[in-house]
Amino acid sequence: MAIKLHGSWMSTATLRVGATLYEKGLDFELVPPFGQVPAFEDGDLKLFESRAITKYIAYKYKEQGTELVGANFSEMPIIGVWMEVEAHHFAGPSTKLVWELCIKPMIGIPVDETVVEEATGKLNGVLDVYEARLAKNKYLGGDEFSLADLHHLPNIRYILMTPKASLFTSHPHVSRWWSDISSRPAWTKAAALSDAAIPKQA
Ligand SMILES: N[C@@H](CCC(=O)N[C@@H](CS)C(=O)NCC(=O)O)C(=O)O
Repeated sequence: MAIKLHGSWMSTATLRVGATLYEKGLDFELVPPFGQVPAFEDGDLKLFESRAITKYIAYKYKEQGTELVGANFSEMPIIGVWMEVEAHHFAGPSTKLVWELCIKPMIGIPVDETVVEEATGKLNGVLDVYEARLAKNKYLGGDEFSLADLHHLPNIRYILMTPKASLFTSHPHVSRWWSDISSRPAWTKAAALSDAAIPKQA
């Protein structure tokens, strides 16, 4: 097996890469490491940064599995815009909420309510923009599912387990989009592995 994903199913960044590999129907080995994850090996190529890895998979295996970066050249720029929106506007506040409300309680560190409220306000503003976009488009990149949607899956999954789930449920078009993208078989498979990796509260 040539592809190795160094990571943990609990990690949002590892989940982003795992869901992409499943969309492409690729075989891979998950290698549990220490330090920042994910890291990725495909033969001699070694990569880190989950979004760079998903883009590599989408282009290298373009002819296989789900098309993730646009079948036509004309679709690629809009998908690219929404991948950037995720990375530069959505990821910041949503990752803060995952850390404060999911990871800190799991490892026994007190939650910083100031950070939670600031991140909640910022994420709500971002989701207002998504709501308008998704009122007119089935997916962020247009008519088809793409990496622009997939990159959101891990953080939304964790936030929906917290009292801040209402950020998403209060936006009807965002909720419709989440129901659609989270019911894809590749994501269902990756999320089930993540569920199994999360320590259960006594
Ligand atoms: N921007 C990086 C973020 C990676 C990241 O934050 N990984 C976390 C888990 S989701 C981690 O490995 N933390 C442990 C550490 O930094 O040692 C990516 O998308 O790959």
